Amino acid sequence: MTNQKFELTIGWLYPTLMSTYGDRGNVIVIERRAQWRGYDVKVVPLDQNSTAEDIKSVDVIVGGGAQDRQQEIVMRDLQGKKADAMREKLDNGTPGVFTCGSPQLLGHYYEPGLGQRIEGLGILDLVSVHPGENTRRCIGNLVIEVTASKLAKDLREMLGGATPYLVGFENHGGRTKLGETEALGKVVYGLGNNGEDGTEGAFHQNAIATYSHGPLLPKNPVVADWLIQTALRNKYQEPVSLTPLDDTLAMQGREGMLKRLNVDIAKSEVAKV
Ligand SMILES: NC(=O)CC[C@H](N)C(=O)O
Repeated sequence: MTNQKFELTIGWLYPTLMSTYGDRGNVIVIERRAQWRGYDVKVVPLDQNSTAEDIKSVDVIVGGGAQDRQQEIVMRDLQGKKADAMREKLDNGTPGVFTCGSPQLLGHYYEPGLGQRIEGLGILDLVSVHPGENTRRCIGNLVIEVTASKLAKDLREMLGGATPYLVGFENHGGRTKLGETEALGKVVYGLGNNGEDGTEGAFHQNAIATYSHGPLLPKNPVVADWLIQTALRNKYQEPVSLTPLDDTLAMQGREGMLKRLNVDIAKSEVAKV
Protein backbone atom coordinates (compact mmCIF):
# COMPACT_ATOMS: atom_id res chain seq x y z
CA MET A 1 0.00 0.00 0.00
CA THR A 2 1.28 3.49 -0.76
CA ASN A 3 1.00 6.36 1.65
CA GLN A 4 -1.39 8.06 -0.75
CA LYS A 5 -4.24 5.87 0.39
CA PHE A 6 -4.16 7.15 3.96
CA GLU A 7 -6.80 9.59 5.06
CA LEU A 8 -6.70 11.17 8.48
CA THR A 9 -9.57 13.05 10.10
CA ILE A 10 -8.63 15.28 13.02
CA GLY A 11 -11.45 16.21 15.41
CA TRP A 12 -10.84 19.56 17.06
CA LEU A 13 -12.82 20.15 20.24
CA TYR A 14 -14.60 23.50 20.43
CA PRO A 15 -12.10 25.55 18.37
CA THR A 16 -13.57 28.91 19.29
CA LEU A 17 -14.09 28.19 23.00
CA MET A 18 -11.01 26.10 23.72
CA SER A 19 -8.15 27.80 21.94
CA THR A 20 -7.27 30.41 24.53
CA TYR A 21 -3.74 29.14 25.08
CA GLY A 22 -2.52 28.53 21.52
CA ASP A 23 -3.17 24.80 21.49
CA ARG A 24 -4.38 25.16 17.92
CA GLY A 25 -0.70 24.56 17.14
CA ASN A 26 -1.27 20.89 17.98
CA VAL A 27 -3.88 20.62 15.23
CA ILE A 28 -1.60 22.34 12.72
CA VAL A 29 1.34 20.07 13.52
CA ILE A 30 -0.65 16.85 13.11
CA GLU A 31 -2.16 18.19 9.90
CA ARG A 32 1.14 19.29 8.37
CA ARG A 33 3.15 16.24 9.35
CA ALA A 34 0.51 14.00 7.82
CA GLN A 35 0.31 16.14 4.65
CA TRP A 36 4.10 16.20 4.27
CA ARG A 37 3.87 12.41 4.04
CA GLY A 38 1.25 12.60 1.33
CA TYR A 39 -1.83 11.71 3.39
CA ASP A 40 -5.21 13.36 2.90
CA VAL A 41 -6.14 15.31 6.01
CA LYS A 42 -9.42 16.76 7.14
CA VAL A 43 -9.89 18.92 10.23
CA VAL A 44 -13.39 18.68 11.67
CA PRO A 45 -14.56 21.01 14.44
CA LEU A 46 -16.38 19.15 17.21
CA ASP A 47 -18.50 21.83 18.81
CA GLN A 48 -22.04 23.07 19.43
CA ASN A 49 -22.92 22.45 15.78
CA SER A 50 -21.69 18.85 15.80
CA THR A 51 -23.43 15.59 16.57
CA ALA A 52 -22.34 12.40 18.30
CA GLU A 53 -21.90 10.91 14.81
CA ASP A 54 -19.32 13.60 14.02
CA ILE A 55 -17.39 12.64 17.14
CA LYS A 56 -17.52 8.98 16.14
CA SER A 57 -16.17 9.73 12.66
CA VAL A 58 -12.76 11.17 13.60
CA ASP A 59 -9.42 9.35 13.81
CA VAL A 60 -7.62 11.56 16.30
CA ILE A 61 -8.93 14.18 18.74
CA VAL A 62 -7.32 17.42 19.87
CA GLY A 63 -8.62 19.45 22.80
CA GLY A 64 -7.02 22.66 23.99
CA GLY A 65 -7.04 24.82 27.08
CA ALA A 66 -9.81 27.18 28.03
CA GLN A 67 -10.83 29.55 30.76
CA ASP A 68 -13.26 28.44 33.47
CA ARG A 69 -16.26 30.16 31.91
CA GLN A 70 -15.68 28.49 28.53
CA GLN A 71 -15.16 25.11 30.18
CA GLU A 72 -18.59 25.41 31.70
CA ILE A 73 -20.23 26.17 28.33
CA VAL A 74 -18.46 23.21 26.74
CA MET A 75 -19.57 20.85 29.48
CA ARG A 76 -23.17 21.93 29.11
CA ASP A 77 -22.98 21.11 25.42
CA LEU A 78 -21.02 17.89 25.77
CA GLN A 79 -23.82 15.88 27.35
CA GLY A 80 -25.86 12.79 26.52
CA LYS A 81 -25.02 11.17 23.20
CA LYS A 82 -21.99 13.37 22.62
CA ALA A 83 -20.56 12.45 26.00
CA ASP A 84 -21.21 8.76 25.27
CA ALA A 85 -19.48 9.07 21.90
CA MET A 86 -16.41 10.68 23.49
CA ARG A 87 -16.26 7.99 26.15
CA GLU A 88 -16.59 5.20 23.61
CA LYS A 89 -13.89 6.70 21.39
CA LEU A 90 -11.33 7.19 24.14
CA ASP A 91 -12.08 3.90 25.90
CA ASN A 92 -11.61 2.12 22.57
CA GLY A 93 -8.21 3.60 21.86
CA THR A 94 -8.79 6.60 19.61
CA PRO A 95 -5.63 8.65 20.10
CA GLY A 96 -5.82 12.23 21.24
CA VAL A 97 -4.00 15.06 22.93
CA PHE A 98 -5.92 17.04 25.55
CA THR A 99 -4.37 20.05 27.18
CA CYS A 100 -5.08 21.68 30.53
CA GLY A 101 -8.77 22.67 30.50
CA SER A 102 -9.62 19.65 28.35
CA PRO A 103 -8.30 16.96 30.71
CA GLN A 104 -10.02 18.74 33.58
CA LEU A 105 -13.26 18.11 31.69
CA LEU A 106 -12.38 14.50 30.95
CA GLY A 107 -12.03 13.86 34.68
CA HIS A 108 -14.81 13.60 37.27
CA TYR A 109 -15.07 17.31 37.96
CA TYR A 110 -13.39 20.69 37.94
CA GLU A 111 -13.94 23.15 40.77
CA PRO A 112 -13.22 26.70 39.59
CA GLY A 113 -11.81 29.36 41.89
CA LEU A 114 -15.16 31.13 41.73
CA GLY A 115 -18.50 29.49 41.12
CA GLN A 116 -19.99 26.06 40.95
CA ARG A 117 -18.30 22.73 40.45
CA ILE A 118 -18.35 21.67 36.78
CA GLU A 119 -19.12 17.98 36.36
CA GLY A 120 -16.78 16.25 33.90
CA LEU A 121 -17.18 13.21 31.68
CA GLY A 122 -15.45 10.88 34.15
CA ILE A 123 -13.44 9.17 31.39
CA LEU A 124 -10.23 9.84 33.29
CA ASP A 125 -10.08 8.93 36.97
CA LEU A 126 -8.96 12.33 38.19
CA VAL A 127 -10.36 15.44 39.85
CA SER A 128 -9.25 19.06 39.52
CA VAL A 129 -9.72 21.85 42.01
CA HIS A 130 -8.74 25.50 41.75
CA PRO A 131 -7.64 26.49 45.27
CA GLY A 132 -8.98 30.05 44.91
CA GLU A 133 -8.35 33.24 43.02
CA ASN A 134 -5.75 34.44 45.54
CA THR A 135 -3.48 31.45 45.13
CA ARG A 136 -0.49 31.24 42.85
CA ARG A 137 -1.13 30.11 39.27
CA CYS A 138 1.12 27.39 37.96
CA ILE A 139 2.91 29.20 35.15
CA GLY A 140 6.21 28.49 33.49
CA ASN A 141 8.27 26.11 31.46
CA LEU A 142 7.65 22.43 32.01
CA VAL A 143 9.82 19.42 31.33
CA ILE A 144 8.60 15.92 31.97
CA GLU A 145 9.81 12.40 31.48
CA VAL A 146 7.06 10.25 30.01
CA THR A 147 6.45 7.30 32.33
CA ALA A 148 3.06 6.01 31.08
CA SER A 149 4.31 2.56 30.24
CA LYS A 150 2.91 1.91 26.77
CA LEU A 151 3.58 5.43 25.51
CA ALA A 152 7.06 5.55 27.06
CA LYS A 153 7.95 2.28 25.33
CA ASP A 154 6.68 3.45 21.93
CA LEU A 155 8.37 6.86 22.17
CA ARG A 156 11.63 5.34 23.30
CA GLU A 157 11.55 3.08 20.25
CA MET A 158 10.76 6.00 17.94
CA LEU A 159 13.61 8.00 19.51
CA GLY A 160 16.14 5.25 18.89
CA GLY A 161 16.31 4.22 22.54
CA ALA A 162 16.49 7.70 24.10
CA THR A 163 14.50 8.53 27.24
CA PRO A 164 11.32 10.35 26.20
CA TYR A 165 11.33 13.90 27.58
CA LEU A 166 8.65 16.42 26.69
CA VAL A 167 9.22 20.15 26.80
CA GLY A 168 6.30 22.55 27.23
CA PHE A 169 4.77 25.45 29.09
CA GLU A 170 2.13 25.29 31.81
CA ASN A 171 -0.44 27.92 32.76
CA HIS A 172 -3.18 26.73 35.08
CA GLY A 173 -4.87 27.52 38.36
CA GLY A 174 -6.47 24.10 38.82
CA ARG A 175 -4.62 21.36 40.67
CA THR A 176 -5.24 17.80 39.52
CA LYS A 177 -5.11 14.65 41.61
CA LEU A 178 -5.05 11.30 39.85
CA GLY A 179 -7.04 8.27 40.93
CA GLU A 180 -6.49 5.03 39.05
CA THR A 181 -5.59 6.68 35.75
CA GLU A 182 -1.89 6.44 35.01
CA ALA A 183 0.17 9.65 34.98
CA LEU A 184 1.57 10.76 31.65
CA GLY A 185 4.92 11.38 33.24
CA LYS A 186 6.97 12.70 36.09
CA VAL A 187 7.93 16.34 36.44
CA VAL A 188 11.57 17.10 35.75
CA TYR A 189 11.12 20.89 35.74
CA GLY A 190 7.95 22.78 36.67
CA LEU A 191 4.86 21.96 38.70
CA GLY A 192 2.71 19.56 36.66
CA ASN A 193 -0.58 18.21 38.00
CA ASN A 194 -0.49 19.84 41.42
CA GLY A 195 3.06 20.91 42.34
CA GLU A 196 3.15 18.31 45.10
CA ASP A 197 3.26 14.71 43.97
CA GLY A 198 5.59 15.07 40.98
CA THR A 199 3.09 13.71 38.47
CA GLU A 200 2.19 15.34 35.18
CA GLY A 201 -0.82 14.66 33.01
CA ALA A 202 -2.59 11.38 32.51
CA PHE A 203 -2.70 8.61 29.94
CA HIS A 204 -5.75 6.51 29.12
CA GLN A 205 -5.67 3.90 26.31
CA ASN A 206 -4.20 6.20 23.63
CA ALA A 207 -5.34 9.53 25.03
CA ILE A 208 -2.65 11.92 26.23
CA ALA A 209 -3.75 14.44 28.86
CA THR A 210 -1.29 17.12 29.86
CA TYR A 211 -0.89 20.54 31.43
CA SER A 212 1.67 21.30 28.78
CA HIS A 213 0.87 24.01 26.30
CA GLY A 214 3.68 25.39 24.22
CA PRO A 215 1.87 24.12 22.21
CA LEU A 216 3.03 20.61 22.96
CA LEU A 217 3.45 19.06 19.51
CA PRO A 218 5.70 21.59 17.71
CA LYS A 219 8.13 21.24 20.60
CA ASN A 220 7.81 17.46 20.71
CA PRO A 221 7.20 16.27 17.14
CA VAL A 222 7.72 12.63 18.07
CA VAL A 223 4.39 12.76 19.95
CA ALA A 224 2.64 14.08 16.85
CA ASP A 225 4.04 11.16 14.87
CA TRP A 226 2.94 8.73 17.57
CA LEU A 227 -0.60 10.11 17.34
CA ILE A 228 -0.64 9.88 13.53
CA GLN A 229 0.79 6.37 13.55
CA THR A 230 -1.65 5.16 16.19
CA ALA A 231 -4.60 6.72 14.39
CA LEU A 232 -3.67 5.11 11.08
CA ARG A 233 -2.96 1.72 12.63
CA ASN A 234 -6.38 1.78 14.30
CA LYS A 235 -8.10 2.88 11.13
CA TYR A 236 -6.43 0.62 8.58
CA GLN A 237 -5.67 -2.30 10.91
CA GLU A 238 -2.20 -2.76 9.47
CA PRO A 239 1.35 -1.79 10.43
CA VAL A 240 2.13 1.79 9.47
CA SER A 241 5.62 3.23 9.49
CA LEU A 242 6.03 6.93 8.95
CA THR A 243 8.63 8.43 6.62
CA PRO A 244 11.11 10.34 8.83
CA LEU A 245 10.98 14.14 8.58
CA ASP A 246 13.75 16.64 9.21
CA ASP A 247 13.19 17.80 12.81
CA THR A 248 16.56 19.51 13.25
CA LEU A 249 15.05 22.87 14.19
CA ALA A 250 12.60 21.42 16.71
CA MET A 251 15.41 19.42 18.28
CA GLN A 252 17.64 22.50 18.51
CA GLY A 253 14.77 24.36 20.16
CA ARG A 254 14.37 21.60 22.72
CA GLU A 255 18.11 21.48 23.46
CA GLY A 256 18.16 25.26 23.87
CA MET A 257 15.27 25.18 26.33
CA LEU A 258 16.76 22.35 28.39
CA LYS A 259 20.04 24.24 28.58
CA ARG A 260 18.27 27.44 29.61
CA LEU A 261 16.40 25.63 32.35
CA ASN A 262 19.56 23.94 33.44
CA VAL A 263 17.92 20.57 33.14
CA ASP A 264 20.35 17.73 32.87
CA ILE A 265 18.14 15.09 31.35
CA ALA A 266 20.83 12.50 31.92
CA LYS A 267 20.16 12.89 35.67
CA SER A 268 16.39 13.38 35.34
CA GLU A 269 16.09 14.78 38.83
CA VAL A 270 13.09 16.86 39.81
CA ALA A 271 14.30 20.45 39.55
CA LYS A 272 12.97 23.12 41.87
CA VAL A 273 11.32 26.16 40.32
N1 LIG B 1 -4.80 26.68 30.61
C1 LIG B 1 -6.01 26.24 30.88
O1 LIG B 1 -6.64 25.51 30.12
C2 LIG B 1 -6.60 26.65 32.18
C3 LIG B 1 -7.63 25.70 32.67
C4 LIG B 1 -8.26 26.03 33.99
N2 LIG B 1 -9.34 26.87 33.77
C5 LIG B 1 -7.28 26.43 35.04
O2 LIG B 1 -6.92 27.59 35.20
O3 LIG B 1 -6.82 25.54 35.73
